[in-house]
This record gives sequence, structure tokens and C-alpha cells, in this order.
Amino acid sequence: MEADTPTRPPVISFYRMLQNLPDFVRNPIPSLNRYLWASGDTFLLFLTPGTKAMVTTRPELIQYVLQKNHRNYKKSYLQTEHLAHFIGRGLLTSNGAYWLQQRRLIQPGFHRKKLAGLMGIMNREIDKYLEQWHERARKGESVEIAHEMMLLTFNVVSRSLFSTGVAVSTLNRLSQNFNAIQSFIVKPIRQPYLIPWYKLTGEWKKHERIAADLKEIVLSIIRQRKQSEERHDDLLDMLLEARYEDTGEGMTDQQLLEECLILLVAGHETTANAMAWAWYLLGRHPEAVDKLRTEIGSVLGKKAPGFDTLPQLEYVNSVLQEVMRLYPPAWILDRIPIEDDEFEGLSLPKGRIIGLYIYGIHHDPQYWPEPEKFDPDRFTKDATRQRPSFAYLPFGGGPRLCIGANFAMMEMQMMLVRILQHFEMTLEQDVPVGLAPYISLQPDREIYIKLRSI
Ligand code: HEM
Repeated sequence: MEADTPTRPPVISFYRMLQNLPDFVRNPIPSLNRYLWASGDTFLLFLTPGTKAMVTTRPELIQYVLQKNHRNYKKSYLQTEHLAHFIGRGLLTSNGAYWLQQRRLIQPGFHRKKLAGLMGIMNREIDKYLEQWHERARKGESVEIAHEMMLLTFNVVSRSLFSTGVAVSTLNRLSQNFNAIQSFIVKPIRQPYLIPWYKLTGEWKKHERIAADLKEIVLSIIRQRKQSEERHDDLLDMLLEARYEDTGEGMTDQQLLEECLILLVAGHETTANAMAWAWYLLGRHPEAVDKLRTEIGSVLGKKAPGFDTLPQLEYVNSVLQEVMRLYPPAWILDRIPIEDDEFEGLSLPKGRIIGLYIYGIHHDPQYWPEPEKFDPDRFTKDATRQRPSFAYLPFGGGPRLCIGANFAMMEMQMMLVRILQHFEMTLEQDVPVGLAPYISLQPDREIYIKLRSI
């Protein structure tokens, strides 16, 4: 019977992929969008002459893979292996039983109420930054916003993890090392056939040495903390105090190290890129800035936001959601079926990579009329209720939903509010900025912003 035959999605031929290869390697998003336009919401493409991968933007299929039948899916080697090689096996890079055990252990530390305790740390880091910016505004300097957001989010996440007792110079060294590794890792993911070349030229070894330096620094912070009697109420205290239910034991130093490294990696570049895009979009939409200022003025005046006032800032929240719709930092996720599977007649064979193309879903006109338009009102409570839940997933979905989603939203809301309370921000040049999809989605060029203290 026809209905029993698994549906065959269209295939992008190897020849067509080969024709597009240089463009695809540089920036896969335009090609993926073209394939979607020609083939519908789900298609197959060739990763190598013999290996096909599936790409989909269908919310129901994504929900099936991430949530309804998640036990049959794991992350692919593309997402985990290289990062794990350099940084280790933490939550982001592990799979199966080990992932579940770690997630159960760490999850309570990211509960909203626990995060309230980190607000003081976040506010302090943001305020330190504002002082530097006032100084630069006095001198008439502009700031390159993606770079600044990268520094600020690294400070926020590293101080949330290690609070006090770590020198600024140590954090700077950590930040530089992380940036070096994150920019390198994208190369073997995009062009795995060049790995022997990176090994031959010494690039690979060089980054292994950088990773070793990182690990040494973080391990020594962990060991010092274990010896100290002082409480810090930061994320490291939470990791040190967490106990496995079955044994009552805590994590080993190696596990603590790997989880700290993963939190630093996962928790800084994504947020920084979302904020860089936010300032770019707000620079082009002064009407949204006016609405933000009105809301912030009426809820907070000049006061810093607190745990009880953040939920009242509904427009701030809508702006950030719309930023991550247009520019989702995690622009694609992937999963592999552990056993053969099927979804509504569509065959999902064991071992086939399935790309969950978040950028594509977030720009699908079926769910987002005039998808390229910046319109925060798409995120009013009523409008949100009318969309399928997996049509919007900047933080992923199902049991592997970003553990830092609440942390990131709180941090971004605070950064947006505090900066707007202190500065008028104007784009130095109002020209379109393109996409640079690395591990997270970055602007493809520098964005300079003029600051005026208010
Ligand atoms: C705007 C900021 C952020 C975005 C867009 C983002 C996005 C995501 C997404 C999409 C995933 C799921 C990946 C998958 O299922 O394959 C994820 C996982 C994760 N994120 Fe985030 N993230 C952000 C901020 C953060 C922050 C601030 C932290 C930590 C402080 C963090 C820590 C993690 C961790 C540890 C995982 C792995 C969770 C697991 O597999 O159990 N993220 N993130």
C-alpha cells in the first residue's frame, strides 16, 4: 500500500553539492535556504560521495527527534568529537547514560531560584564594564560591539562560575585560549579532509597545547577552591556540592574540570553573538529603542533590574526573542538515530545525520510572515500561543534543552537594560551585515557603535 511505503525526501545530487562546495564551505546558509526553497521542508544532501545527511525544518519531525523519541537519538561526531578532543566530555559533548547522569546532577544548579543568587555577580561585572565605556564615551571612542560583547559575556560567565579569588590576568588568559580553540575547531568540522594537513603543519598540536594550558589553569582554580573553607555561592560551589543520588559521591577533579570548561565554552560565545546582533538590530530600529526606554523607565527608572522586576520587562524579552529568531546563535543542531526509525512514513535510518536547521525554521514564512522583518511583537503571549512549539527553538528542545537558557535570558536582559540606562548607542555606519555561521552565528564584519553617556 502506498501509505506504508516510507516517504522519500528529495535528494540534492552530489554533482550539485560539488558545484556549490566553495560557497557551501564558506557559508552554508544560502545554499541550505536554496535547497529548502526547491525541495520543501525536508531533503537529503551528500556529505561525502557515499554519505547522505537529512536536513529538516519541519517542527513536528524536530519535536519527534529532540523530545518524543529522544532516547533513539544521539549527537553526531561533528558536534561532539573535535570539541571533546580539545575541551573534554562535559554536558554538551557527552551522550547516553553518562550525559543523563551528569545532567541530573547539574540541572538543580541552574534552577531559576538558584540563578537569583548569581544576579549580584552579573550586575557587578556589567557595572564594571559600564565604567570603562563611560571613559571611552568621554574620549569620543566607538566600540566594536561583537568584540565587546565577547569580553563582557566571558567575564559574566567566568565570574558566575569562579566569582572571586581568580586574577583578572588569569581570566584574560583563559578567554584568549578559549577564543583560539573555538575559532580553530570550526575548521575540521567544516573541512574534515584537511585534518591531516592541520596535523602536518603543527596547527593541531599548537591548539592541543593551548587546550592543555586552559585545563591546567582551571584545574588549579578547582583545587584551590577545594582547599579553601570559604563559601562563594557561585556555580563552582554548586558543582562541588552536587552529589550523585546512587553513591552519594561528588564529581572527580577530572569531571569537575570538564564540566567547568564546557560551561565556559557553551555559555559565552552564544550569548555574545546574540547581543551583538541585538545592538545591530536596535541601531537600525530606533522605534524599538524608544519602546524599550519607555518600558525600562516605567518599571525601573535608573535602578538595576532585580529578580522580581525582570519578568515585568515584557518588551525587553520580546526584543531578545526576536533577535534570536532572526539570528539564532545555535543555527543548526544535529542528531543520529541509534536504531532505524520512521516518522509519519519518513524513513530515518540508523547512523544517518539529521540536521535540525534552526535558522531555516526561524525564517519559514509559514510561521513567520515577512520573515526578514524585525518585529518583536511576534512574541506577545497571544502570538506565541498560535505557533507550533518547535517552530521556535533558539535553546533547542526536549531533555537536552540548553541548561543555561534561563541564565542566558537573565544575563542578556540585564545587559540590555543596564546599557540602555547608561548610553545612547548609534551605529557608526548603517550598512547591512551578513552572516558568518561558525559554531555559533556571528556577524560577518565588525560593527562599530558610537556611545553617548546619558
Ligand atoms: C543566547 C545564549 C545561548 C544559546 C542560544 C544557547 C543554545 C543552546 C542550544 C541550542 C543547546 C542544545 C544543543 C543540542 O541540543 O544539540 C544548548 C546546550 C547547552 N548549553 Fe546553551 N545556549 C546559550 C547560552 C548558554 C549558557 C549561558 C550556558 C551556561 C552557562 C549554556 C550551557 C549549555 C550546555 C551545558 C548545554 C548542553 C546541555 C545538555 O546537552 O544537557 N548555554 N545551548
